[in-house]
Amino acid sequence: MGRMGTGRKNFSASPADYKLLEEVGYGASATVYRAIYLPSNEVVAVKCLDLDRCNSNLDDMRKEAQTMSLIDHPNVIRAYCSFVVERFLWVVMPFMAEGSCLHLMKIAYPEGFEESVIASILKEALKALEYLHRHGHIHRDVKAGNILLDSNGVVKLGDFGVSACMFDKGDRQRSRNTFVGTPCWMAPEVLQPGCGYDFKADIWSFGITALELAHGHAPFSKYPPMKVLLMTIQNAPPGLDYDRDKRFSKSFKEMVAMCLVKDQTKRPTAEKLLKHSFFKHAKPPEVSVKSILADLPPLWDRVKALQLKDAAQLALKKMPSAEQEALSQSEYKRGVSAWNFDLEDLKAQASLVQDDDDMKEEENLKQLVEDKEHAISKYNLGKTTSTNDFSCRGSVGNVAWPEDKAVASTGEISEVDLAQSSNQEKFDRNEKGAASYEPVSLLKKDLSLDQGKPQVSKSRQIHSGPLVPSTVLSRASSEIDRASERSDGDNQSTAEKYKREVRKAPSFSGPLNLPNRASANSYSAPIRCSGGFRDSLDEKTKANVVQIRGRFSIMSENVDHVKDIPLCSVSRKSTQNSPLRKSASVGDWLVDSRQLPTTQSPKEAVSTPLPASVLMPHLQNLFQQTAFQQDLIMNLLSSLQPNDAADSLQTGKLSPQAQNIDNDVVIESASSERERLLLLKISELQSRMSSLADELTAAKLRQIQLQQQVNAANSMDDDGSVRGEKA
Ligand SMILES: Nc1ncnc2c1ncn2[C@@H]1O[C@H](COP(=O)(O)OP(=O)(O)OP(=O)(O)O)[C@@H](O)[C@H]1O
Repeated sequence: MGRMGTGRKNFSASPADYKLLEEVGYGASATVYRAIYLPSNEVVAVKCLDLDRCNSNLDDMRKEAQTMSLIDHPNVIRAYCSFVVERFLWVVMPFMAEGSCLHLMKIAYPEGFEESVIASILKEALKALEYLHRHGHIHRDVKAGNILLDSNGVVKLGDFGVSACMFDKGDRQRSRNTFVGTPCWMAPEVLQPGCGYDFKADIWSFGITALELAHGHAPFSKYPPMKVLLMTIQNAPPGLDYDRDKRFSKSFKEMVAMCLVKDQTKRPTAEKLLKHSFFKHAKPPEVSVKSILADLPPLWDRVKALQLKDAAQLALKKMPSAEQEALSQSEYKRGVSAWNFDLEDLKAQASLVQDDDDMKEEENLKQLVEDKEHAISKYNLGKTTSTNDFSCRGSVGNVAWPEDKAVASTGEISEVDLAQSSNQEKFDRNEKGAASYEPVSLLKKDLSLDQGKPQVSKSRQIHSGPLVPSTVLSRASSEIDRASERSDGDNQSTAEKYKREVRKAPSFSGPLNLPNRASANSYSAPIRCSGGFRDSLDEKTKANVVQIRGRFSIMSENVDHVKDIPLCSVSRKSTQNSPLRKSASVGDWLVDSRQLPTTQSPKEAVSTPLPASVLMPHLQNLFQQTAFQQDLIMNLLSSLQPNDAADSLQTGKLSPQAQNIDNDVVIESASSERERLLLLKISELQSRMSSLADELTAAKLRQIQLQQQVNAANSMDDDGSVRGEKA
């Protein structure tokens, strides 16, 4: 190990010569940093592999490092050099400013790329495979996460000779007894014990990667690892669907189908595949790939946003189980890279796997998590990274490390830490890939934010710099994210609208500005299914359900307090119609004054004659009240499902008036006590309304009588004056 690539760029094997900057990626066993090679001020990527998490020994790694030094192809990432720093292996390589295709999809193309882009990316990756196969290498980890993009559109296959060699000597010896991981990209022969596998395994993975780029996720990715494994072995190979994937060409579908043949001998070689018509017309990546990179924030901001997404996910999932999950995800990823599977173990575990139906509930939860994630992404990606974002790196000497490693194990920040932090530099971004620096002091309060995290001892920090192990929490969040990568793409149907919007918006912030599903459909939130919805509501919610139409409920706090219904919520239309007219919907329980015999007069009607000017406002008031109450009743009636009222009738709880309700309101059965009470209230109101109508009638009669009296008095006056005149 040490210097490699003689005759090309020279990089030293001294960690002091590298200044680690932002984290730009993370994998099963490694964290990748953007870094500056100080002697030449060149931007590079440094992958810090945690040797404790690898299954290989140093000898194996040394051999692989030599192999890596021989790699020389424009589409394969080669290591400039590698060296061990404590329990980490640092691998220095070219910095690919746009990161992996997986990250890009997660951030801006959750539904996958356009076919022309896919063709360009895949063609470059296939050239890399052809080169590797020609030189006797199997990549063994072909996937979107390992296809790296540069800002000028250059595509390179990464991770060759690093993680693969670290984890697997190629003999597929079993090194673990338990299957962990999701083998989405793995060829059936790799998953089956006793079958040999060769470079054709890469062709299968290549086909799966094609599907991944087309849909935004690998096939079967929503299933648990054990299930994926069995499905890969037992099911028909996945592919592009001729109906569902109409947007893709026949030639693309054919190419994928050629790769995903279970019989490895029938798969084409990379060389042959390159001649397929799908690749013949592929545009140069500098043209097509570059177009999808426009308007995106720098890679480190994207990674940060994804990490925040992880954090939100963790917070939602409650820590204890989340930590467990993170660890198990960590394990599965090791499994993925290791390609070590024991089918018997898998089958045993697969028997514990939930079936599709069981997973629906899980998917509902995932959807909720996604909704939150979108909101968080929207927030985080819509703004530029603050100074604090970059102040999270302390440094000792020339070696920098993340801030959370710079806090003493006691959780307190020592003077030394602060002194060290004064050397810290704030990263000032001019443009992607170009950097300038200015000193910035690290505030104590900033550091204190990390005090809750597991810490490492200071002595270790000084010696190991960035090589201190990631905290469980940070690793967990990264790894949970990887799990969510799979689930992200799975909710295609529910996220359809969101994804379409993402497509429409070339800008990075576009897709993230969309309202999340929960907020857009908040009424439907509590609804699980139309049948059992009501029962699923808590008592308080039930009490507020006014109307249930199909899958939607209309909630109102006001229904409980009829008198509190705001006037504006009541249609005033019927006020214009006389409430005393016969109403189609309330039957004939409202009395039209015109139908009343004018001879009928309440006792008090004539006892205290009042002037019309006094009586009229009172009468108008009564009219209004009645109209309002009528509207109210109509609202309540229309809010009842027909069967509710019928039930009330059957149970005899409706007043006689209510039983006269017009047949338009078909009544069947009330399903809850709450609704019965409501019906009772209605009947009370109806009674009240009836008596008000009586009062009104009486008042009208009285008015008429008064009018008659006034007329009589007037005529008497007239007679008197006439008589007077005559006299
Ligand atoms: N040279 C690079 N430039 C920019 N980003 C990189 C570079 N190498 C890797 N990355 C980013 O870091 C991520 C993790 O890197 P890598 O896949 O090599 O780690 P790993 O631990 O081997 O992961 P796994 O084993 O799960 O594939 C990549 O998906 C990519 O986003």
